[in-house]
Amino acid sequence: MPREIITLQVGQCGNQIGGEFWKQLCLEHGIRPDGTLHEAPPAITTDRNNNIVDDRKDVFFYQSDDDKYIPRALLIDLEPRVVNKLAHNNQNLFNPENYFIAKDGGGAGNNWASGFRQGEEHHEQVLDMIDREADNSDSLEGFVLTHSIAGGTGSGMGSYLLERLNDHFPKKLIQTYSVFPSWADESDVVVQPYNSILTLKRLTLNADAVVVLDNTALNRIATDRLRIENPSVDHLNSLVATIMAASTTTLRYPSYMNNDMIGLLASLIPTPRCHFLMTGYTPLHIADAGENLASVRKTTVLDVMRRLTQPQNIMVSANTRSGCYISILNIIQGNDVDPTQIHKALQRLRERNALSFIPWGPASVQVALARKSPFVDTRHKVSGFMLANHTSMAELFDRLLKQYDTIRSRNAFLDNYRKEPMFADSLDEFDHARETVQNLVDEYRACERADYVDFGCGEDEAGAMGMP
Ligand SMILES: Nc1nc2c(ncn2[C@@H]2O[C@H](COP(=O)(O)OP(=O)(O)OP(=O)(O)O)[C@@H](O)[C@H]2O)c(=O)[nH]1
Repeated sequence: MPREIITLQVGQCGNQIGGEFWKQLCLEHGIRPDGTLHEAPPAITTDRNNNIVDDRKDVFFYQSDDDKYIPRALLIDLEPRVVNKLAHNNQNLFNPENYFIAKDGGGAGNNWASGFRQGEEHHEQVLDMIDREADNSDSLEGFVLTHSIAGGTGSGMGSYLLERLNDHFPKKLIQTYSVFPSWADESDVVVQPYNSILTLKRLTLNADAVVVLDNTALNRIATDRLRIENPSVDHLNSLVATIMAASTTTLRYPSYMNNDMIGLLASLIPTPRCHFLMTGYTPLHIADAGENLASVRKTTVLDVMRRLTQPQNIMVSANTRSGCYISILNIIQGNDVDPTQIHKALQRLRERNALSFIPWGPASVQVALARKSPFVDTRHKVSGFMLANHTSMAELFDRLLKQYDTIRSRNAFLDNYRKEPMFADSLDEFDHARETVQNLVDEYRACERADYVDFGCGEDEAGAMGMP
């Protein structure tokens, strides 16, 4: 039975990266932009050698009465531009009933509090849509939220929805793909640290897992690794789509392990709050970046696994040479990969002892083997994706806290927040959110110590995932 996943795309960024994700999924499953299949019969596809490929489209798609594949996705925004564009570019792919655009269409003006308030105003309508989509699945496993943490809608309305999802579906998993702002980009909005800290509180308390998509690191990888001079948002989103699709491969092309979200995440997240995951991918490829990417010519399992943990391939702007890994999951994609190669590669990496792990638990490196899509031609025999839980993630939060403290100490730019009900009487919510994020940083630091289990993670049950 499929364990279905419903995707909620919120705000400009959430819908833009969501749109790229669906484009990639359609490619990999042979689905045309109108939802029809490239090859029949629909339930079983065959590769070029006529092997049956057991791809589970039904985790992310359902079939309409006329057998078209429709994403289990809600496209939510407070202004119409991006959702309308996605609807226009993907005629008939998305269910038009699943578009939510606020009537006044004014957006949230980069104000978390406005997004949160509007989330509350519209919550009945949005929850009705989510309920309808949930009723449409046999065995719903959970939700994926795509958004940015720094604007107004994806952050504020996304935060509101995270809280409601927790109440409304207490047993379902919630995973997010959260875009962190680029701290090098001064043209970006000055109130981003306010919005980010307020959102991080909800990501800490109301999500089971957060895949961090860090614009700073994505820019660096596009510039340094892919040699693109001035990476555009489209370039970044192409990387994001690669990450999102790779992170769901084992759900869509199941093998003997990690076939559902709980299996995928449980071993990565041994303690509940430290659930912010970093990613790595190799060899990288962006469609319109030209031939400069041919630098990786021979791909072996050992080579791919070695590259995955190299700091320059990690898509978060944190120094993984300091701190330690809590856990690692590598997904190796290739059609002719011999599992003994994986075993050998793991042994080699262990012998080199190059990675440091938490002192209070096992060095948890899991490797899952997944097939490549028969619909997509890749130049490389083997590719690899890494999801890792590493204590240096705290650097990102620390940096945001410092930026937050700088503007907050001057009480700068607070007028627009005070106009909203949550901040009309006091700014206490800012202090609560700051405290939650500070506690998160402290917990990651505590994770690096051998005595962590004695007192640090004892407050909550060690099992991070509320087993549904
Ligand atoms: N990687 C990536 N980042 C984006 C994209 N669009 C916006 N961002 C980042 O997201 C943040 C702004 O959030 P948006 O998603 O534009 O804002 P919003 O949630 O729609 O909220 P309002 O515009 O205030 O209604 C900034 O840090 C941008 O750099 C995108 O398509 N890809």
